[in-house]
Amino acid sequence: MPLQPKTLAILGIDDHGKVAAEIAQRNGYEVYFFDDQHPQQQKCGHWQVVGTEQDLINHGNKYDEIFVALSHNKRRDVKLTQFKNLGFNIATLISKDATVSNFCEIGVGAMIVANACINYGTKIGEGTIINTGANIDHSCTIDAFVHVSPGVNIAAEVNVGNYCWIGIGSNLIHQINIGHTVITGAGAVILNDVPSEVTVVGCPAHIVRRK
Ligand SMILES: CC(=O)SCCNC(=O)CCNC(=O)[C@H](O)C(C)(C)COP(=O)(O)OP(=O)(O)OC[C@H]1O[C@@H](n2cnc3c(N)ncnc32)[C@H](O)[C@@H]1OP(=O)(O)O
Repeated sequence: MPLQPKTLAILGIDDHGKVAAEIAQRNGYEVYFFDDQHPQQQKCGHWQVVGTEQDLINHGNKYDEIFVALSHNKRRDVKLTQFKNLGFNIATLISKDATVSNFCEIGVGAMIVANACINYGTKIGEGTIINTGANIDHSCTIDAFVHVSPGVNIAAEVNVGNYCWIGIGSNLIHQINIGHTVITGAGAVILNDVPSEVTVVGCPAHIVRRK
């Protein structure tokens, strides 16, 4: 008898949700969306929107797994934590086209997008997004609810704190520490440690905003 596909409920119908849905579908899930734009919104890309967030809270246990596809780092934390506390099984989505060392730890609810490469001994935290073509070399720790944007390069033994947004094409040299809730601008070249709750831009990166 053919195996039944696993069902996945995704919260959030923005484009990030569509990327998550495609990874999930290629990994064999049958995907259903939930969002407060339902019932006005019935479709999200190629998939059906079948209910609101409250519907998901009420019926989430009917799905094999749940994925929170909210691109805002702190909102993603709030919802993922709520769903875990409700006892739902949280999916971790890894693209078939990503290269992930067998000796990495990938946290629950994380999403690793196509052509990302994560090397030996690196830890990726809960709910963290490693976006298209980002390279994270060996022995790094990327904490929870971080977004590593497309095309980022992170060298070896780098630590990135919770809630950071590493902007598109940023480059981080080896053995540096990035605090929590840091934003790095597009193309930033980060040569030194960065304190928490700042925005850095440029080459070499410098602080342009605090908090
Ligand atoms: C799949 C996806 O699409 S994922 C999303 C990918 N997108 C990104 O990665 C976006 C990254 N965002 C940026 O680079 C933005 O410019 C941000 C977040 C740094 C802007 O941060 P803000 O705090 O709003 O800074 P603001 O725009 O006020 O700029 C402050 C200064 O930094 C400069 N600046 C802003 N961004 C950059 C940058 N990437 N590189 C160099 N300088 C920059 C500005 O010109 C300004 O300089 P000035 O004070 O001399 O005029």
